[in-house]
Amino acid sequence: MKSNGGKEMLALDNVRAGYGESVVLEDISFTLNEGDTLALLGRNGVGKSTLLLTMLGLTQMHGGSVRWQGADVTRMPTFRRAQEGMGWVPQERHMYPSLTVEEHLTVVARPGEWDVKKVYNLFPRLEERRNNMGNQLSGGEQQMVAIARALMLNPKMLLLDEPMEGLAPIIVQELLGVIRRLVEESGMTVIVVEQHARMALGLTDRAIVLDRGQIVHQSSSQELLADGDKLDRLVAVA
Ligand SMILES: Nc1ncnc2c1ncn2[C@@H]1O[C@H](COP(=O)(O)OP(=O)(O)OP(=O)(O)O)[C@@H](O)[C@H]1O
Repeated sequence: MKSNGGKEMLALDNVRAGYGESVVLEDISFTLNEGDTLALLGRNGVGKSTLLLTMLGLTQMHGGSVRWQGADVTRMPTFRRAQEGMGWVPQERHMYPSLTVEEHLTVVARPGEWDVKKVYNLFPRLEERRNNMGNQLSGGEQQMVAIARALMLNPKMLLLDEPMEGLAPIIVQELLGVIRRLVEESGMTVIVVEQHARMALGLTDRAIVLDRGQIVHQSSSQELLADGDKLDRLVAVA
């Protein structure tokens, strides 16, 4: 399958994982190289978020391994994976009502290319709102803060879990533009989990579709986008 040909960033090999005794993911294997962008698709409850959590070390591993930048991290705790460059924007946006937009960004900042100035350049709306408190922001602005905050940690990979969820169409368009710029200009490895499959495919190079915890389709995003019937069969609500 097509990849950007950069060095290997993330590799999952026959991963089985879940919560406690219960196994949600079975036999998951794929590799992402530097700069690869992946749409992770599938119906509700098939294991997409669980797969992101597994990369981050937040699930119970029942088999297989996770490699990050060439090193086996299967048993590495989550905070170390974050320090090593795994960035995560969870589905819940976790705003602090008593912090301003700018404080949300500066409290987590780590040295690197991404600083407040660069983040404001990507999200001009956040610069306008820099002194607003977390509880004075719209859902779309909160999602922008959530992404901006992850960037302030200067990650090498960004995991976005349903970034468009619950947002008004006009905000979705704005956010989509920002994520597209991020993907195209930063060269970062990005995984987007989305219910809006076509939107995610339009942003990414590669696609993986999960069903009941297993990979049922892998191709380029373009190929899946071009086969509307197949896409609907794979991801449409049954
Ligand atoms: N903390 C948890 N403990 C136990 N089971 C869980 C937990 N979180 C999720 N599950 C189960 O794991 C399975 C996969 O859920 P997951 O949230 O990964 O799916 P998803 O594809 O991300 O769905 P959605 O689009 O609804 O977020 C589901 O059966 C769900 O009930």
